[in-house]
Amino acid sequence: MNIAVIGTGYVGLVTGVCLAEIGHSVTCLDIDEEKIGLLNHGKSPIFEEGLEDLLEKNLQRGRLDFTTDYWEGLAGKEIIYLAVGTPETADGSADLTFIEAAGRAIAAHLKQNAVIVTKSTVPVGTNQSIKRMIESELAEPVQIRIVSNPEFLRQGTAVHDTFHGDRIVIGSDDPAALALLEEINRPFQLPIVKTDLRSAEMIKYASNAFLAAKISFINEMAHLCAHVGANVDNVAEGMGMDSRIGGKFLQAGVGYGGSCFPKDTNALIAMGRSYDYPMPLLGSVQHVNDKQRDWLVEMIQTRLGNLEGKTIALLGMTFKPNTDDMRESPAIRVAEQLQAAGATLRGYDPVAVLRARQVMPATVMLTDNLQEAVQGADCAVIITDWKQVKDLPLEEYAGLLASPLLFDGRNCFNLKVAEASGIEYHSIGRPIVNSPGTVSSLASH
Ligand SMILES: NC(=O)C1=CN([C@@H]2O[C@H](COP(=O)(O)OP(=O)(O)OC[C@H]3O[C@@H](n4cnc5c(N)ncnc54)[C@H](O)[C@@H]3O)[C@@H](O)[C@H]2O)C=CC1
Ligand SMILES: O=C(O)[C@H]1O[C@H](OP(=O)(O)OP(=O)(O)OC[C@H]2O[C@@H](n3ccc(=O)[nH]c3=O)[C@H](O)[C@@H]2O)[C@H](O)[C@@H](O)[C@@H]1O
Repeated sequence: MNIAVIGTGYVGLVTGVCLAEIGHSVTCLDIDEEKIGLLNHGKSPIFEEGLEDLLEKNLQRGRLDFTTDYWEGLAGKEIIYLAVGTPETADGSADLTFIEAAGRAIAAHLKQNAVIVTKSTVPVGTNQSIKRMIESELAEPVQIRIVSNPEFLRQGTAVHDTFHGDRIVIGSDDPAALALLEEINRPFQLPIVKTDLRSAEMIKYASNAFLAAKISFINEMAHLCAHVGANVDNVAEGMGMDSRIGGKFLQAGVGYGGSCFPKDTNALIAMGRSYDYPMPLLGSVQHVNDKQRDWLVEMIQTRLGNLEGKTIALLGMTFKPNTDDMRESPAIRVAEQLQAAGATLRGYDPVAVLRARQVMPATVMLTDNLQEAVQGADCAVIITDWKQVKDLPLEEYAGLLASPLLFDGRNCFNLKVAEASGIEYHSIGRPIVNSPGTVSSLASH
């Protein structure tokens, strides 16, 4: 089928490339000329495993092309995916400026009947209002149908998730449009949930909010574990074996970040507010998450005291491994707080040094060399569970640091391994290992 994808960010680009891979003819359109320039040369502007290979392959097959021109992008396209950003406004609600601008551009350039498929995460009711807006501004008398097709991919595993996701959700109040979307997606061979427009919009927000709640739940348990001497990882494992609970998204740590959980929980709360329902559960989920960053900083301050004159290595800048995305990364707040307390900071990240430079405090020295960041520092603090960070033996950390002290915001290391290495090891919701002046016994952990 002939498909246009508007927006070539994390979602639009992956969608366009994967739709080409399953056999469709796809034009991706973006207003960012630099991105389109790179893409036309087979270069991905984002770090996403497997994406560049599929991009090059489908460019060569002639199934995929990129443009900044709406006339060219929409010519002959019967299906138009919308994948522009829906960031947060000052009051927490979703900013629909980009969606509206893309909708207006579609109305002005469309010459044939088309099905609009919204991939962007949008508040309930948005698809209906976008359809009305486009219809009221159409330059030609053509017919518009609309489908909500929310995206569930995770950054870092986006291509894998597209081909191996748990489900594809398509929502529309138009049976013909639903049938068409089912046909487009059939080659993915994934379960397809067909529903109405509003329920599809809601499924996306409810899913992200539930995952965020799972993370905050285990982080709240981690606090209590730290007080009572339990190990939150053991607790999560024991809980997760109950199939009603499930073991995924129970990894305690410095809290969730990224472009979606923070903004989507806010947008859901804003939606609730507009109906006079304050969504108290979600407010608590956010509160617990904010406190995780503070908790890590407090741990460091409690152990080191005055941070003036101390050098701290922050390991991992991105909000999770295998992405170069810095949006809402816990590293930003941790760095700001440590710096305000007087510490000198070095930041390590294997892929995101350039992006981190744009958002981290200016005085943080940034490097993609792990050893260089750790060498001679008074302690190291793991923010992102990059493979490189997990693979460096604790003995090496101990040897590189001025004093062998490691704070782990992602619980990357086994406690017995930490004990054997001799490093003083603080993690989230687990007993401190090799703490000075205490005899460590990890037999039960
Ligand atoms: N990043 C992720 O992992 C996921 C994101 N989502 C949702 O998907 C949507 C897109 O997110 P991302 O891909 O992360 O955003 P992004 O910010 O990476 O990309 C958005 C792209 O849209 C382009 N754009 C903006 N206005 C445009 C216009 N009028 N015409 C053409 N292009 C335009 C921008 O230049 C940019 O390249 C959001 O609603 C987000 O909540 C959903 C699931 C996963
Ligand atoms: O709507 C979106 O944008 C996407 O948001 C998340 O995907 P993503 O933000 O890419 O990454 P996740 O793997 O979900 O991680 C989000 C954050 O939670 C943290 N996390 C995750 C899992 C966990 O157990 N503990 C934990 O702290 C991660 O470190 C990261 O900071 C969802 O997992 C996707 O399904 C969804 O499509």
